[in-house]
Amino acid sequence: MDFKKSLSGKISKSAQKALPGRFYVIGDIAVVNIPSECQPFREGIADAIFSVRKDVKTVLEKNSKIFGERRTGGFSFVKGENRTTTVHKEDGYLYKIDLTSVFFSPKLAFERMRIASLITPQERIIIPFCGSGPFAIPSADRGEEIIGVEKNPDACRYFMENLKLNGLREKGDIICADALFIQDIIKGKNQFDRAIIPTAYGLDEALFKTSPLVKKEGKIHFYTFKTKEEIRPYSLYLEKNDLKILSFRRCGNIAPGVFRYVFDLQKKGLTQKRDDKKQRRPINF
Ligand SMILES: C[S@@+](CC[C@H](N)C(=O)[O-])C[C@H]1O[C@@H](n2cnc3c(N)ncnc32)[C@H](O)[C@@H]1O
Repeated sequence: MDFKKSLSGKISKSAQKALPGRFYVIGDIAVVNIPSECQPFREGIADAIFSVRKDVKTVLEKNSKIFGERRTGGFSFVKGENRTTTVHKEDGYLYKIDLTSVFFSPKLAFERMRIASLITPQERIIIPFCGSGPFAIPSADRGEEIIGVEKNPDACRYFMENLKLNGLREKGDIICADALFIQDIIKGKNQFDRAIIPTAYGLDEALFKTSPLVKKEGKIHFYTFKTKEEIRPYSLYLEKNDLKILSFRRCGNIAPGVFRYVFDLQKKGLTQKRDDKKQRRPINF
């Protein structure tokens, strides 16, 4: 049953109108936006959520958009068990996270499964901006080895805990550092078969810091935030800089007119460069 409908007659008409129709759930924590008109009815709203989602133990109000380097939001407790830590299950994998100190978005679940499905058993994979590990854990399960790079020490701690929680400790490791200095930290070029780069907002330079670590003809999945108009010139820029675009797709809305895109790229090898001179492949935008 719709949680909003179940509040009908229990909260004022203006509150009913202002309340968003949706909340999201991470593990057993539900997160809901509660506009000012709805504040007097916080507990009732939580009860409505509990009544439609029996697995939810805690209701938190989201009271700020995600901000800062860690990309976490502000939350306040509404009802249930007073905690912000939970264990989330996605595609059979478990993720322990504290919502207040580590970024986590269930909206990227499809992308994580899509990328994992491309990984073959002998691959070594580098994952800058890895957070608590939602791209890394399925990759570690399918590939040979993964290395994460993450600046937030809390996320690094959860990353290690999540490797253990999923029985993958021996297949992965994390370097707690600034991903923009990745070449100072990981010595040796052309060593990874694949890079997954869920770039933090505004840090697109991470692509060209990471790409030298990937083998020629290796794959790179690069997440970036762009307007629709920026995509064509950016695609041409990538192609001019030794990266072949295999595909790209929109995978989220961030702000009005700004979207999350993922580019599936291949680092050009000598054969590709020769082919390129003969015949340039048109890109369909
Ligand atoms: C958009 S989140 C993605 C996290 C994770 N990949 C996921 O999907 O849940 C970006 C992550 O990059 C981290 N971060 C931000 N700036 C960084 C930097 N300069 N070097 C390394 N990590 C950084 C943040 O702490 C955050 O965990």
